[in-house]
Amino acid sequence: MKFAVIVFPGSNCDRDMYHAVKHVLGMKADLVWYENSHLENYDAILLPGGFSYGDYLRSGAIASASDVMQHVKKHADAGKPVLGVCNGFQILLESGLLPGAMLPNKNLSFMCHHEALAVSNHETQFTANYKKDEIIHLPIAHGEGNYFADADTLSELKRNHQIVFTYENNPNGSVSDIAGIINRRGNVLGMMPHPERAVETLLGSDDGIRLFQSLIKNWRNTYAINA
Ligand SMILES: NC(=O)CC[C@H](N)C(=O)O
Repeated sequence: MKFAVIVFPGSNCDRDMYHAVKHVLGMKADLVWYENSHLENYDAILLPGGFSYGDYLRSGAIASASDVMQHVKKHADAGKPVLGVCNGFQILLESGLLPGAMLPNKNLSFMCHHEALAVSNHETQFTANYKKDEIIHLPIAHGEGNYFADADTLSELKRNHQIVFTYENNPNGSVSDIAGIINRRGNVLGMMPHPERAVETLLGSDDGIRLFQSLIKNWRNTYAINA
């Protein structure tokens, strides 16, 4: 299984993501500069965190208009997995690959600490290795993590079990304590907390590693190969 970590000008969690999949999980992975649109040979696309284009206009807005996102959409339309973390989630929202929008944190400050999260849906290809409603701990690091969706979108997300992670102690004002959502089809996940920064106990938590392991296991089961 081969991962592409897309790098935009201003990405700053790309190397953490690469380290997690390449060195901790032992998978094939490349850092892919946003101007390179050849994504056909990758099985999964990872949109890392950071400040793409300096968060100008709105975080993720300018990156969402780049050509590479058309190729990410093609990849998603083919049913292949896409994971957006933090700024990656913001880009997925701005691209329309996931519903809703991100607002500034309710205290208008950048926050950087560990948060307790509940795995609200453990029946996705990203969360199958977690237990139902398991509480896990992942770091957050964002200024615009206050997820908003209108009432109709919210009830649709709830009805379709698309809310995958919720905060135990909502730090940023997100509606319904939402920390991560998945698309209807179940192959595009966006989340504000950073699983790639919680893959070794030395980092304070290794709760993030099972997200990547879930994805790899699902891919191997689907394609019945050990690569
Ligand atoms: N770690 C990140 O991805 C930062 C996210 C983002 N640009 C913000 O501060 O809201």
